[in-house]
Amino acid sequence: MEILRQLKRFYASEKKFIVGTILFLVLATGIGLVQPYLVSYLIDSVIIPENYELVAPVALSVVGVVCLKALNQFLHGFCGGRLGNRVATKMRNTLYEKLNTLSFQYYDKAKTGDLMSRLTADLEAIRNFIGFGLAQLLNVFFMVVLGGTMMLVLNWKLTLITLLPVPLLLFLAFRFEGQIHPIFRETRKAMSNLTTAVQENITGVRTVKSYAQEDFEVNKFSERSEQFRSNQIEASTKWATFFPMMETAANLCVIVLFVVGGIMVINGGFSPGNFVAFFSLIWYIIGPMWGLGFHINNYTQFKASGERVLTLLNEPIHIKNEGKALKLDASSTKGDVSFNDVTFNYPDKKPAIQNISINAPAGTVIGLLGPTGAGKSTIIQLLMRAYDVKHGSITVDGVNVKDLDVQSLRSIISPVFQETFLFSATIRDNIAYGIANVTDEQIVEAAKLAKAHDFIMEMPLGYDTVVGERGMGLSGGQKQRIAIARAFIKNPKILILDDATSAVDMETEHEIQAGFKQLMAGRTTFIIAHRISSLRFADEIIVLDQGHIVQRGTHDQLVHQPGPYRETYKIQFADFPGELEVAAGQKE
Ligand SMILES: Nc1ncnc2c1ncn2[C@@H]1O[C@H](COP(=O)(O)OP(=O)(O)OP(=O)(O)O)[C@@H](O)[C@H]1O
Repeated sequence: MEILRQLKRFYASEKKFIVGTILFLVLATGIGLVQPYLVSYLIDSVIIPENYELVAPVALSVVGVVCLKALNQFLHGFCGGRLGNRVATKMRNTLYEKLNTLSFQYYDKAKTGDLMSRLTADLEAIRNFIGFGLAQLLNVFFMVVLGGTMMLVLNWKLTLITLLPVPLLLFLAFRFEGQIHPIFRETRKAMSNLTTAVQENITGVRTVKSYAQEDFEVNKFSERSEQFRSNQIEASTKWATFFPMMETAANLCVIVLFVVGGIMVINGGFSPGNFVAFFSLIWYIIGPMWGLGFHINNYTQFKASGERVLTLLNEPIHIKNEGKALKLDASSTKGDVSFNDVTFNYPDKKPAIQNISINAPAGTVIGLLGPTGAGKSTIIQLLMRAYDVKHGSITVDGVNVKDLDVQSLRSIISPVFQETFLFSATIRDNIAYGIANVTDEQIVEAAKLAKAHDFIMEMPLGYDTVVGERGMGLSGGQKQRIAIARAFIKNPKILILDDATSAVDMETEHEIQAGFKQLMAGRTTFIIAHRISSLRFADEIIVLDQGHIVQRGTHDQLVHQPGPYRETYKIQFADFPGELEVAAGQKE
């Protein structure tokens, strides 16, 4: 019930449907209890005394009772359906919102398949229980109390004797729930492992195929499928073991009633009509207990799913606005960026960058160079506040990024990453992503600057071409050019080019860089590149190694100093002196 309490905010506003679904079910049950009385009356007051003229009115009463019961059952279903769906929709939207507010740190470890199964299978279990299971569980108590009272009124001694096996039934039902809950929890986990395998396989299908790992993937899936199967089998074995035991315990009540009640009727201490009514009423008690297994199953699934959904909902948000966060006004922001003695490490890892100080006045270009893993991307991630620094500070226009409204900070930054993500949408929508009221002219202009216009126009549908998931159907270089056009459209104060031209050939890189010059004008720019030609014109080039700044200065200064920059320069240009000239030409 703790889970139910924690989920209260999702159903608290649905009081009328909660009351409706419970009330109509209870009414249906209550009306159903009239039936045994009518049967008892039919036998004792109509059939035995041969008052056949009463048959029609009694039969009509039965029809009335049945119709009324059906109406209440319909209303119970109506309210339950509304309730379950409204709660599930609210939860689905809240979960999705939560997924969007969770920080980069969460996604470093998150599994897509697992998250998908929380938003689908788990929500379904919650919808079922809140919509119907809860009302049915409460109805069990109602049936037992009302049915029991009626039996006690008819014959309290017979009632007590008949219900002797009930504690055994209850014991079995609770034992069943205790044993099946962990199995359901494991089943849910196994299900999410399965979805993760499918999702990863589809996302990484090119890698799988290029490495001819289809068999390996199929085996991996089979193992997970096997785990799911064995969890399901374990659950059905428990089910198969406990249900006959519960059925036997329930039938013990019937046997006791037949023996003791039968003797009482023979001895004249109990009327045949009351005996038949008693027989119907006993099912009002043992029936729900019998069904208790099903309801418990429903509840247990809900509990396991609720736990998983709540874990996600309670996940801490690492990056959020603190106190009165300052909203940056894009029009008045200059774009001065400063890193002041920044040290940062990812959770449970050694520092990725140490004692980094960078001063980038508005409009300057900072180049970041260094071997893989040196910490270049980390510097950029920290500027975007993907993570918070552990030591030192980062400021934009003199304000610590921690004091800035996260969304407004990110709205003035435009990153172009090494890997471009394109949505399953038209090229037009991909370029205009996140920006309202963009004209077609602006989109074309941005695409031209990013050298994307020509290849877009070669496609049959031009800007209306829908690119597949993750931009399939486009080459790496084409995707990158769309991402660059996206950055142009955003008109940022701070531009980040994280290996942005890595996927295009040198000639296109030179062409794009001409566009970059226009894009960079008046914006603070951080360029991460492995090619010196991409950042040689920067106002300051920072050379990193293992998280430390090992060299800094302009290209002309660095190229004349012994050190990693000159070594890289020599390697990259020794064989292609012509390239150097072309690159140098970009500066003018
Ligand atoms: N999300 C992350 N979680 C944990 N560790 C990370 C994460 N991202 C980077 N690292 C680690 O931090 C260090 C710096 O990585 P970073 O990506 O900043 O290097 P880089 O210079 O940009 O490399 P590359 O040129 O290959 O992109 C590396 O040791 C890397 O393993």
